[in-house]
Amino acid sequence: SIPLRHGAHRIGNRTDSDMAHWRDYGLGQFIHWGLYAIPGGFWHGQPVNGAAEWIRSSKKVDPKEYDALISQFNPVKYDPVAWALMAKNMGTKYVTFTTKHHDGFCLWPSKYSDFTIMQSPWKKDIIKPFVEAYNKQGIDVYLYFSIMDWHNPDWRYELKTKSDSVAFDRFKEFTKNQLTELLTLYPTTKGLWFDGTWDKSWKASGAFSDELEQYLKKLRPGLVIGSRLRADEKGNRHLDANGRLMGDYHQVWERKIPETIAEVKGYDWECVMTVPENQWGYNARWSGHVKSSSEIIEMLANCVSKGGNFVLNFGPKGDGSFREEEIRLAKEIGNWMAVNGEAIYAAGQSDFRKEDWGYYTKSKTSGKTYMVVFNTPVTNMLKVNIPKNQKIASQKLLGSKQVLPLEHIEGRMHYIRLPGGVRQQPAVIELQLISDDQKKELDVPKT
Ligand SMILES: Cc1ccc([C@@H]2N[C@@H](C)[C@@H](O)[C@H]2O)cc1
Repeated sequence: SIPLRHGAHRIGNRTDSDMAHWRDYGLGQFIHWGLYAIPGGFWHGQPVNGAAEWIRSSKKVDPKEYDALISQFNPVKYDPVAWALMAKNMGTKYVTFTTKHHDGFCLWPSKYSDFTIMQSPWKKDIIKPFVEAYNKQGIDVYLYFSIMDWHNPDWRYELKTKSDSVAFDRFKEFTKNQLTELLTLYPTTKGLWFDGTWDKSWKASGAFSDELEQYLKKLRPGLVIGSRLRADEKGNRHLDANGRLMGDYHQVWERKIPETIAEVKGYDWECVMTVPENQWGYNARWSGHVKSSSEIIEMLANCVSKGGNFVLNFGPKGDGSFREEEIRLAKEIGNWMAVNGEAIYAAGQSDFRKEDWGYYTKSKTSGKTYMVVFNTPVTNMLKVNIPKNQKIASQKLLGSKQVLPLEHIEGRMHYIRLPGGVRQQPAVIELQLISDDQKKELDVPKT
């Protein structure tokens, strides 16, 4: 392998309890909120193409005019307690919240910037009450931080000249200072979610990104940081020059889910997903396909069946309220999680072969296997191929506990019959398995 000073420092996944806790989340919430929520994808009354949180970079927008939005940021409907309750009722176990997006606007009172919540009419820290409210609901908080900062004059896309490097050195110091602030002001933060690290300037800063990660983990032992922060000294990201993951989990699954378990490559991973096709910040016009709760639950089950977490994004409006579609989705998902959560929480890949009707998950606590059924066959007969030397001791519908008929076909092939009727949301069947020899024991009449 290639000798690397700033490549991966660990081979294989983390084995500590903080990471085990991260693996068990199942369902998370992402929140994108900032100045971009005020225009909500429109500028001078016209819709602007692209993601709403990227509107400052549109040719139609004068960056100075965008930055002046700070004088309008006064979210009178911001209610972090209500936000946390909505997340709790949805079944959320962790939340990732934008402290600073690419536009550089800081939702916390940063001493290192003049473009923060303190220079807005709101004049109060947004993050602190948010962290407190979510933690109170038992939801862990992760902080999103964009390295790329369009507002900071020392930001560089590329280091072409000596003066670029001098400016970018100042920028790196500024970045380290802001991250220190975040971990100091909000000590219960469980992890940092980095973005805006794809440009050449950052790819040329592999050593710094490595030292920064080590510094942050020293400041907060156990901190969870994905593979989007680092570059190695050759400019590789996510995987170093030896093909080893840099970071605690694979952070490439943005608006996409691995097709096969092979694509997971054995890494820890999460998928972050938008409700509309590609809007993270509030957009007044959700054009294109908007996902239903069933679609979202299918994505959630899909991710868990492949050993990952699923994180759904919400984009509150400029005034701090949520749009109706998001409120309804949170409720519908929460209703399903209330009945079927054991198939999602502390669950992961099962040892069953995937079938067309949906996804298998396996609980790490109950040891039970779950069938999350999306595509009910016209026959209502679900094919189940039982792994070697295992037998199904019981098969029940979650919620109703109704025992379902099990029919042996041949060899390891069985059918489980789902009760008929139209379902609005996926059904979950709980399988209690026992090993063959255990079964023989059970079959032997007690002497
Ligand atoms: C090309 C591209 C760059 C940045 C993004 C950001 N990452 C997401 C998590 C959002 O923050 C989006 O603005 C999305 C696409």
